[in-house]
Amino acid sequence: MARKFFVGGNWKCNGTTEEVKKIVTTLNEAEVPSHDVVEVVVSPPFVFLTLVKSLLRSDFHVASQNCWVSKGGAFTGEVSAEMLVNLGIPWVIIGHSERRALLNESNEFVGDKVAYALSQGLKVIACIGETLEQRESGSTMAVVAAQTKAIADKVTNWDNVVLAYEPVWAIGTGKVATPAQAQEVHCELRKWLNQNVGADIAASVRIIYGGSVNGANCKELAGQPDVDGFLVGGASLKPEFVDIIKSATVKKN
Ligand SMILES: O=C(CO)COP(=O)(O)O
Repeated sequence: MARKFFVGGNWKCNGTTEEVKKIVTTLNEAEVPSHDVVEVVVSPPFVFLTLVKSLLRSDFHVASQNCWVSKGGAFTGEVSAEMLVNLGIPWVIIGHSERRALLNESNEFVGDKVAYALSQGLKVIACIGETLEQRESGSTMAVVAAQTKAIADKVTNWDNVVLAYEPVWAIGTGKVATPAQAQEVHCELRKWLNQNVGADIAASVRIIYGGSVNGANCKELAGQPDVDGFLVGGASLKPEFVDIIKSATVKKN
């Protein structure tokens, strides 16, 4: 089963109108592999979503960095899945480790969010990943399996789910997982999906890697059989994001 390479750019809480316009101009001018080789989704902060969507080339798409867990209403400060759909925003990132850590988003809460977003027609980049302490204690697979199970308990159709493995110890640290480390967890995750969700889903779901990906390390990571792309933070704000998109061609060779 061929899985289309997927490159996401998580801009996090960064940018001004001018900076956002400059990034979009760089992306619009980039020569990259065709859409049937690589799927590109960029995720600006809420306040820039419609601006980016209005300026971005038509073969790239936008994602919100979060959405509320249910229908809108008296949830001050939240943005509902319905609102994103109304704005024509097709993707949403859910369960990022920064939200799990800083806002205490539990595995169950993330699972509920993924299910609700999918039910409203959004496509979801669902994030999982262990902390350094959990890795050093040997519980990486137990942790990411529990995070994935919390999603699988609420989701039956995985057609619009991309699973992003982002080891917390690699996010923003410059300490990228080695290709072998990434491949090991991605392969075990795919086995978990095969055993607990189904063979077809395990074969078709894209499992992407995030955590200090840059223009220099992306090719070797992209060459790993179970690495289906990336979720990029810091480097997605820089021109080298184009190089990371181009790493999709590594899979073709
Ligand atoms: O959190 C990430 C993407 O969601 C990864 O961030 P960095 O690429 O800056 O490590």
